[in-house]
Amino acid sequence: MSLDPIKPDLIPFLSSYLPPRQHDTKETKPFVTLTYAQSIDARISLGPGIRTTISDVETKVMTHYLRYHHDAILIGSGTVLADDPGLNCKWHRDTRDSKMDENSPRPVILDPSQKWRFKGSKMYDLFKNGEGKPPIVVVRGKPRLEEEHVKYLIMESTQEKIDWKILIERLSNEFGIKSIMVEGGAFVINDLLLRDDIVDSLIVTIGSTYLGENGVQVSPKSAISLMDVDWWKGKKDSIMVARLEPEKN
Ligand SMILES: NC(=O)c1ccc[n+]([C@@H]2O[C@H](COP(=O)([O-])OP(=O)(O)OC[C@H]3O[C@@H](n4cnc5c(N)ncnc54)[C@H](O)[C@@H]3O)[C@@H](O)[C@H]2O)c1
Ligand SMILES: Nc1nc(=O)c(N)c(NC[C@H](O)[C@H](O)[C@H](O)COP(=O)(O)O)[nH]1
Repeated sequence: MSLDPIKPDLIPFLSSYLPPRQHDTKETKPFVTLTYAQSIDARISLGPGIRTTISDVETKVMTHYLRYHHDAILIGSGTVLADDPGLNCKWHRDTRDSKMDENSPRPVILDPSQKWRFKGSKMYDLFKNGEGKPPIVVVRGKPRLEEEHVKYLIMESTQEKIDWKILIERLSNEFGIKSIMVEGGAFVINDLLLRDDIVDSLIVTIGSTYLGENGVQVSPKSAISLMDVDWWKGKKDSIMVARLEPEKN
């Protein structure tokens, strides 16, 4: 698939929601962007395990533009198993800057019980063709199988859920990752919508479609408020950018 050019007005619209250039910040915590595409009825796919296209061509190119601006792209095991995503970046500024592997973020796959295999995946084919980077797989305990080219980040935890704070700190300290784009799926998004201490910006595509009650829903456990909200209107989709309002104690 080749990408359409990005709509020129999307560039200024997104600019203050992107990670700052590294020399412009003293911040040590990696910048985290939470981004996904949903239907009008807040579904991100037709059902568990069903890869569903929501974004139109105009907003699909935005995803690649966002990937270009982040060091890493993080997804959960539900998404990697359902979608077999490539997670590379097809967008570039000009012909001097068109090496897809260099432009692509490092995939980070949350797969605590190691259900996914890199070999045989779309990500693997892209890496082999010089069009993407190999992944970091986050596992709980020593990996049962160590695949070639994969880096394993072992989170020894007695808790069911991996601690986001520790995870992003380790991605920064051990892999030099200073910006992370989180692309889903629902479990990860619903969890992170409650974490104003982790998420720096929220970028949501709203597609002009209803996916119905069997769809995988995005809805955090409790109500949250957004601030610094702005909207972009395209032909078929709209995009909302925002920040999570800090929780009042
Ligand atoms: N429209 C979109 O933007 C979009 C984006 C991504 C995925 N999707 C869709 O979402 C669906 C998958 O969503 P989902 O909720 O099933 O899966 P998910 O991708 O959120 O993965 C959930 C799994 O990730 C792991 N995980 C996540 N957070 C963890 C934590 N803190 N600690 C430990 N493990 C953790 C666990 O194994 C968990 O079962 C698919 O249908 C996919 O097509 C849509
Ligand atoms: N922005 C966006 N619009 C969509 O309509 C959709 N289905 C996703 N879903 C995100 C999920 O992570 C997908 O698996 C990857 O977007 C696929 O990535 P590739 O194109 O294979 O690189 N994201």
